[in-house]
Amino acid sequence: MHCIRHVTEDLIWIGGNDRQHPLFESTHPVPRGMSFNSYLLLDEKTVLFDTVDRAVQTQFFENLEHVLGGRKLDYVFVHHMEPDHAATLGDVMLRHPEATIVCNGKILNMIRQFHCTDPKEVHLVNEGDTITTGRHTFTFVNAPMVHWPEVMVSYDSTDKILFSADAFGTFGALNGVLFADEVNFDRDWLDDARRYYTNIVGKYGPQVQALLKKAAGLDIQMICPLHGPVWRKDLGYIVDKYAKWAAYEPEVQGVLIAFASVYGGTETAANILACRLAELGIPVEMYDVSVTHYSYVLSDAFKYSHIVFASTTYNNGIFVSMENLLHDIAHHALRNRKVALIQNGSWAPASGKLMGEILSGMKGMEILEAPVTLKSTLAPGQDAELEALAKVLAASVKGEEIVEEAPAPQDKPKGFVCKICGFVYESDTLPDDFICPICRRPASDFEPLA
Ligand SMILES: Cc1cc2nc3c(=O)[nH]c(=O)nc-3n(C[C@H](O)[C@H](O)[C@H](O)COP(=O)(O)O)c2cc1C
Repeated sequence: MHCIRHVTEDLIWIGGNDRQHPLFESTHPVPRGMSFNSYLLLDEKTVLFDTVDRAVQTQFFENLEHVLGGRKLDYVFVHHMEPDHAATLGDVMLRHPEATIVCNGKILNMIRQFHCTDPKEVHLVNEGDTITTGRHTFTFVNAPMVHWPEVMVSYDSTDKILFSADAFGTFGALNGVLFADEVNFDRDWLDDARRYYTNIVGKYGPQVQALLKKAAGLDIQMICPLHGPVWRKDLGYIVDKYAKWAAYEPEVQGVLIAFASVYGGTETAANILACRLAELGIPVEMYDVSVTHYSYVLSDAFKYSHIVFASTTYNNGIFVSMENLLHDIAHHALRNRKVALIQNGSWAPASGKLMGEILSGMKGMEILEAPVTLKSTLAPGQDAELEALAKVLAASVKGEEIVEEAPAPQDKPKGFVCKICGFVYESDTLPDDFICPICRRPASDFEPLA
């Protein structure tokens, strides 16, 4: 049985939702499921916009054949060859050999690689080329590395729709919803949209900015992505988020604390730091990185302006879950964050230095302070170091100058030191006949303490 929704009168969503696979791309947990969007246009010519993942192929083909209603499939616009969109393209070509595949040269190469066949009919398009299907005219725009090199998007200048491939996508099954304005996106979807962007496309900020620049020249009234809801209202909201994410600009001035701890010593320090920050009015998010999947922590590393990494030392290295996280953050090219470190070790704490080395290979990562070092647990009085770190972080979050408290004036030590052996005679005066009890030198070999 078909399960479809109309995007417009002649454009129909014919994708599917998967809630069975716990991981997207064998990596990212998707507890809210995943949608694989495909659209069919019924113009004078029929146009299929991408296909779907194998997970939802049965539903997709029922939808496709139902909406075609016996009509010939004229065109398949292939925007992106990743198998979550193109796995069923081979089957579409077998069922509809009459369809012309519309794509660029890089996409054609990948069709050959993935499907070991050449489409019967291909129409290659370059940047700016157009195709008219009757009432609608489409323009093709290349979007390399958003998120693979072959990606292109298409723009329907008739209904002002951008078919945006992976851009503006999100994790999460649609649950009957089609449009972002049918849900409370900011409350219920934004976190997954950010996690999708940062983990899937986050590395390619400059390329996303290039696409946003091209898109800015178009009158876009609707965005049809390949995952997640369609945008037909308040497009500025999601475009602004993308502009921020692509520029690696934080959304929240606050502190993300990511810690790895075996016995709890590092965790206690992280908790104390969080308390001091909260008391100073600073927004704090906190994760045990051994428990929370790194995709969530990476996402919040993009969200927050300041990050504290706290890790136990493990075999002269960084604890494994923290090391993985830091490499993942580095691979996603996050930049321009202010960072502080807490290291722990029972005999030779080394995780601080090593975490710093990974961070130093990243652009614009500023380490605010020398690492706070714990030897197994916080030593008595060491909570003062965490309080001081909280003050430094809070001042930085608020953009304030740290005012160093002037050290309390100390009484000058009174006494005389032997220039020969260093013996100190504590008194306001030194008797003329004084003899050093250590080296037996006279008072003339003494000088006042500095
Ligand atoms: C397998 C293993 C390897 C460790 N390797 C080191 C090490 O190389 N250097 C060190 O100083 N401590 C090492 N430690 C000790 C921990 O770093 C230390 O006990 C630390 O205080 C644990 O912090 P936590 O309470 O936050 O887990 C190791 C601990 C374990 C379990």
